[in-house]
Amino acid sequence: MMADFTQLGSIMAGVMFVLAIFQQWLPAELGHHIERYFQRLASYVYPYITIIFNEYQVDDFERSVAYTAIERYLSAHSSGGAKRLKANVLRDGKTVFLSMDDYEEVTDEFKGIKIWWSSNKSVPKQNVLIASEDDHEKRYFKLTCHRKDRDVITKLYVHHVIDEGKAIAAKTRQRWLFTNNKRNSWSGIIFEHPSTFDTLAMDPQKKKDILEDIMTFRNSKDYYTKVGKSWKRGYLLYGPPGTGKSSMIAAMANLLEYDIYDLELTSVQDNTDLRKLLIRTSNKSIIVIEDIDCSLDLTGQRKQKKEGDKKQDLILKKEKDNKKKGSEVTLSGLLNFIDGLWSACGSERLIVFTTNHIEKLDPALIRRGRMDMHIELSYCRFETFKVLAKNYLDLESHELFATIGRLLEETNMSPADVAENLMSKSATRNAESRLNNLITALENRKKEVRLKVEEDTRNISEQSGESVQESDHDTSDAESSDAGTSDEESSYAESSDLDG
Ligand SMILES: Nc1ncnc2c1ncn2[C@@H]1O[C@H](COP(=O)(O)OP(=O)(O)OP(=O)(O)O)[C@@H](O)[C@H]1O
Ligand SMILES: [Mg+2]
Repeated sequence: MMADFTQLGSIMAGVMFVLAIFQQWLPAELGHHIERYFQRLASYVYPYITIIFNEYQVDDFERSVAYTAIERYLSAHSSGGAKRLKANVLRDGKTVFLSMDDYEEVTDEFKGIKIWWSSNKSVPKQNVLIASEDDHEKRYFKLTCHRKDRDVITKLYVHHVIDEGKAIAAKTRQRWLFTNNKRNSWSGIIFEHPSTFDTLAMDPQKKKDILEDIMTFRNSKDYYTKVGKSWKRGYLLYGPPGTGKSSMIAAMANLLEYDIYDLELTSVQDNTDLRKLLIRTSNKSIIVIEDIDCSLDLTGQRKQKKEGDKKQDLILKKEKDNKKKGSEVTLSGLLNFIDGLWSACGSERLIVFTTNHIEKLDPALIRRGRMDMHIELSYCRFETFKVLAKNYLDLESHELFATIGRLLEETNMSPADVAENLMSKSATRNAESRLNNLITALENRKKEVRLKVEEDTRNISEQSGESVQESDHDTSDAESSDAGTSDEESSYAESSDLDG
């Protein structure tokens, strides 16, 4: 069948070719008339239709999405039938997929209908003196099917091929972790962080809320269009060191299959460069600024501007000086980056800030709409510990859990430290000895904190000349509360879990 079809197709193509030559000598009107007549005649004899999918659309620099999807689909479904294959190596340099070579033909079947696919290219004319922009090799896929199946093919099959091809491409797609370099562009490596929402230890309800928020965002394209907002969402992750902020960003990227752009603000020269970097990010990505409080002196610039002319002048002068140096991004530049007009140039994007000190940030930077959800990652409590115990020890319960639960309520230890204590340096140590290891570490931490409080209290009372009686009273108070007694720890001890 394929042979008949090809022969017939070749004859028709030959006749069309001859006709094209003769048309040059005929008056245009007559030439078109003959061509129309011939095509009508051909449609009676030749019962097939063809659809062409070009690799590049006219005036388009990017490869056509449909062409790429068809390539992936055919490589997965039909390229076994092709005799000559092309090996395509993906950007990671490791993954290889095979697609049919030029002028190869394969068949496919859909709802009992046979479809012929061929891979072709149009070669530029050899004997032209002045080559035009269009004179280069143009590849295209040609789909051929019987005329009677036209509706099924155009309405169902083509969509089926493109959707499936995209799904195959998404499965094999490598994700990238980019960071900005001194040349003001992004350099990337393949992102292979193992963190997922399953391995992330935190309060289960809080985790559920975050997951719901992310999934709602992902599925809300139409909603964002309807309300006239660009399709992006901001998350502020805050909490002490080692509580899982970076791990959560990795988990988000793995869940959504997005690339990460880790923006090092201190290497960005000025607001213009910041904008350029933004424009060069792709859709389906997470733009991250870690430790936003340390990245720039962004604190209070806006607030100060409103206070009196003198101060405003000083600030303007400072900004001017900074501009001269060409090395400063300002708060307003960053705000524009997040939600100015340019920020709408892409879609399906998360912007994530992390900080250890939320109180240091300018409220304008983290207001809702910019940072839509504020997520606190805090010290390890029992619920968090249970996830770590499951991940690290494969344990869901143990008689030592109760002691650990009590100690975790009394002492602030980050999940990173708890995890470290659960990981044995010697492979022979069993789960129980690792739990005991953690208990010892927690008790030591508790003792250290108590000693530190006693020392601090002694120092304060010595300095202020307070009575020994008062000092004793303070110490006993501190002992009874026990947890979170250093400055940094106490600022996190009471704050609410999830604001967003
Ligand atoms: N909530 C958590 N769940 C699981 N593992 C965690 C968690 N928090 C910390 N860890 C472990 O500790 C390591 C350090 O955590 P991570 O880098 O995510 O902390 P961070 O909050 O970003 O700290 P920093 O503020 O110092 O950047 C991780 O590689 C992970 O193994
Ligand atoms: Mg971090």
